[in-house]
Order: sequence, then C-alpha cells, then structure tokens
Amino acid sequence: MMNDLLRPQTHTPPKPAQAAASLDLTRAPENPLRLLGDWVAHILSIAAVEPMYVTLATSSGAGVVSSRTVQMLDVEADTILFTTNFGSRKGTEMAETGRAAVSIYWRETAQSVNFTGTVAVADDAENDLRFAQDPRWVQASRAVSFQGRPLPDEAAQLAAFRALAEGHDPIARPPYWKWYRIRPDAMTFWEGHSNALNRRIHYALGGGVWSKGMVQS
Ligand SMILES: Cc1cc2nc3c(=O)[nH]c(=O)nc-3n(C[C@H](O)[C@H](O)[C@H](O)COP(=O)(O)O)c2cc1C
Repeated sequence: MMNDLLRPQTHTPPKPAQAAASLDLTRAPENPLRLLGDWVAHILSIAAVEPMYVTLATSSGAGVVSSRTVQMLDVEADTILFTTNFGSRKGTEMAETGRAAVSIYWRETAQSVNFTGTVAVADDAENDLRFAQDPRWVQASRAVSFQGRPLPDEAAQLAAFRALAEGHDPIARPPYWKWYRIRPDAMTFWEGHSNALNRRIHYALGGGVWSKGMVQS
C-alpha cells in the first residue's frame, strides 16, 4: 500500500489571503527598495507569521554556496539591514566575495522577493550604538557564543551567559558582532495567482539606474 505521504499531491496554487495591491509594472516605483518597503509595511500590518525572517545565501570565493535564516531588520533607501557574526561562515563568505542573496516568501499574501547585491559592513561607531540598543540578554548571548565554533561545554557557556545577563556592568560589543547592509543590484518581485500564471517584475541596476520589466514565471 502506498504511503499517503508518497502519493502524488494535487497542486494547490498559492492564494493571496490578504493580498496587497496587485503587482503592476506601470505603477511599480523606479526604485525597487521602495516597492520592498511597501510590501514590508503591508505584511507587518496584517500580523503575518514572522515575516522578517528571510533566507540569506552566500558563497565562498571558491563558489561553495551556503544559506541560512536571518532577520531583516530594516529596509532603507537603497539597502537592507541585518546583523551577524563577522567570523561566522556567512561573515567569512561575504568578506571573500562582497556579495549575498536574499530570498523572502510570505504565504499570507502569496508574495516573494529575491535579490542579490553587494555587502557593506557598518563602522565601529554604528555597531557599538546598535549593540548598546539591544536587550541585555541578547548582548550576553552574543558575547558568549561564537557562531559555528564547536561547543564542548554547554554548561560553561550557560554559566557565562547568566553571569553577564544578570550583571550590571555594561556589556561590551564583541569585535566580531556587526551590522551589515546589502545594496541590491537585481531584485525580482513575485506574486502568486490562482491560475498558476504567477506574475514577476524584475529590476536590474546598470550604471546607477534601475530598469524594470515583467518576466515570465
Ligand atoms: C528565525 C531565525 C532567525 C535568525 N536570525 C539571525 C540573525 O538575524 N542573524 C544571525 O546571525 N543569525 C540568525 N539566525 C541563525 C542563523 O540561521 C544561523 O544559524 C547562524 O547565523 C549561523 O550561520 P552560518 O554558520 O551559516 O554563518 C536565525 C535563525 C533563525 C531560525
């Protein structure tokens, strides 16, 4: 007997449950960051489930790719902001190539955004300022944990975390904890349609100017 999980599934097209304004080339802004900002404002307004956790992909200089989830902290005029460990795998790979890619999918609105771009690291003054604004327990966890390194003694790490989190002296930003900006140079906005003729608008940056057009999905 065939396991139910292995049975061919009926294709269920994405249904925009709480659709934003429909993706329209004639009304799409010249700067795709503005469109992303509009989409983010909408998804945040409808209490979607964790809409700011996105997939960040990087590559080593030798072309070995990797990906993981990070929190998109802000959409700025020409960049998006996130934070991570400079010495993590992603940090090392971004330093090697100067590039990253982000993939976003929101089931509530059947929208997706994919972009690639160049990476810039914030300077020490901004990193110190942003670190100081984080809750103390977040600061403590960043101070006692170095992403990707082996963890031979979890109890010792927890004790170090508690000592810091429950203390009163300011916690210094560990030099490896930094904020990053991706400046997109190609962005694709995708909108799911119930007839599976999904709609996509692709933006490309050339000579400092964005061009845009519809692409088949
Ligand atoms: C929901 C969620 C949000 C996360 N947000 C971040 C984040 O903002 N920054 C970060 O460095 N890691 C974040 N992580 C952890 C990363 O996914 C990853 O485990 C870690 O950064 C190490 O990645 P790397 O070894 O590929 O560099 C998050 C994980 C999840 C599941």
